Amino acid sequence: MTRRVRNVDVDDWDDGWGDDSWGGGWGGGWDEGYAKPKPKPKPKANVIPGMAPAKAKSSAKSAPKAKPDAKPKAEAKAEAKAVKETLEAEVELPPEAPQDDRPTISLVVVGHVDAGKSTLMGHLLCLVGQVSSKQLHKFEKESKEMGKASFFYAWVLDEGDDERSRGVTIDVCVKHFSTKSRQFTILDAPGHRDFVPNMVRGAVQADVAILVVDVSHFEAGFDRGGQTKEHLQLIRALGISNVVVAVNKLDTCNWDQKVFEETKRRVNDYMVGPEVGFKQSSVNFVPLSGFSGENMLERKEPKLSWWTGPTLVEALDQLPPPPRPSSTAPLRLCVSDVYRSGANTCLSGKVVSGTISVGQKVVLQPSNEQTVVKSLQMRDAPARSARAGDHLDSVLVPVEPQFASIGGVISDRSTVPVSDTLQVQILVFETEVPLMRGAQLMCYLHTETLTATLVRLEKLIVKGETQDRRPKCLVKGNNAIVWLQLNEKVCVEPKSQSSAMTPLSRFVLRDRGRTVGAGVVLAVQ
Ligand SMILES: Nc1nc2c(ncn2[C@@H]2O[C@H](COP(=O)(O)OP(=O)(O)OP(=O)(O)O)[C@@H](O)[C@H]2O)c(=O)[nH]1
Repeated sequence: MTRRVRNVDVDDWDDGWGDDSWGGGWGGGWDEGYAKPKPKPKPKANVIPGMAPAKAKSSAKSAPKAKPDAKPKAEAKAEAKAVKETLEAEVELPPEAPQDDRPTISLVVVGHVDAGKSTLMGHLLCLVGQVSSKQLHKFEKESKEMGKASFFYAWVLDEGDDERSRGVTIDVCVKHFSTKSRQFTILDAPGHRDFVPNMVRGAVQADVAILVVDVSHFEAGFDRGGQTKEHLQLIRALGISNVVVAVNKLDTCNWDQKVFEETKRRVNDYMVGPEVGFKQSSVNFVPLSGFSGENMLERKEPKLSWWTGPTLVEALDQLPPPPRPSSTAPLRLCVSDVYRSGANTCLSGKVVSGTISVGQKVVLQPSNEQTVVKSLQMRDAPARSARAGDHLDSVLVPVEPQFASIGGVISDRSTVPVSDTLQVQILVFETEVPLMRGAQLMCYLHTETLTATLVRLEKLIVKGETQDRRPKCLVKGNNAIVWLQLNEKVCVEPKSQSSAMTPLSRFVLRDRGRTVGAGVVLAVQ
């Protein structure tokens, strides 16, 4: 990990955050690689763009007598004024938006490859008015020209050239829509086994999942080799407890109720069974066709008259609001994307706790770069602030992109630990070989992809009781406390330190393309 040292005026940062702002907590303070506080005075006109201009000015005023190389007073004053004006102009405060108190829910869409995830979500966005008929017509025409006519709804979400020509989702696509009493962010995840890491990146940002099951190829997706079970294990391990199961492509079996019931029985048995353990009350099934749109917003098909339950939109609208940390909790925005925007950097991701506002001083971790939020974009519109649960399309900050990273965190004065040595509790899934000390695995920790070495097997946990004897190896079903050494330092929040379970404490381990375990971080070194 690259850490940059930057010459920053600490006094400006202390302003408004109190004296102890940087001292406490994990990795907080002016830690390694970061400039130590220097005595006054030293405000440089061009440090920390976006800093409160009044302070910069007063610091400049309180500077001691001119050093030999100092600028003449008038010139320094003019420079400070110019900086103040630039900074004021830089923070983009949009007009106050009407308050929307509908709970926000991030929804990951998972399921075996070609189950119809993108088609279902693309069609849903059309039905709720998020896609214009002009746009849809364009997709229809272009997909036909490419010989992929049946994918035109999927094109609403599959925006990459590769995705469109291959007819598969590769990366997670983020879109928004609202129902009567909920606001949703959709994370459309890929189903192909080669892209499971991308699916995990979508799932870690989600509160709830839609599992899409294709009745026309049920066995291929459900039994060994299919992704349905693996996706269910993953979302459960990543902390998702509510699932809407879309039993899809019912048009291909003439809306046969028996097919629906049998599919429901098989999937439900697995979901509430010992391997994944969802609560029965948190699993809902909806029969539908993502392509024809039947039972998504409305039920029109006479052959589906046997169904008296909700439509997909009704089922989504009835989802319980996810629990959120208190509004006074520290800011944690998990970064899922980073890109340059002129002289600034744009980050996107989900606020998992606290609030973020335009003009707020924040820290980009793990680089520990301090900056100011210039603008926010949420649900395709400028925003003044965002709270826990909101997914931000863009947080614009006036720093170079190398200070930000996917898998990083935007924090406030109370930062998260940054570590490469983790004590974790893992549950072992399927493994070809027992996991022993020295095993090298892929580790997916929120949006980070890392390699992890199993450096110490500490204890087995049997029926909730920690055993004294240290295990020699771990096999399927074992629940154990172990130490992982990562290939680089990452932002991580041990379970004990966060008021709620955040994505910063959950991880998944994979080996040779298979998920071998998942767990939660207990402590860091
Ligand atoms: N008959 C029928 N076909 C459908 C339905 N939903 C999707 N399909 C077709 O299934 C194929 C795959 O659809 P996609 O939406 O790309 O599937 P996906 O699950 O998003 O695929 P990946 O993201 O690549 O895993 C396309 O040809 C769709 O037209 C449906 O309800 N009925």
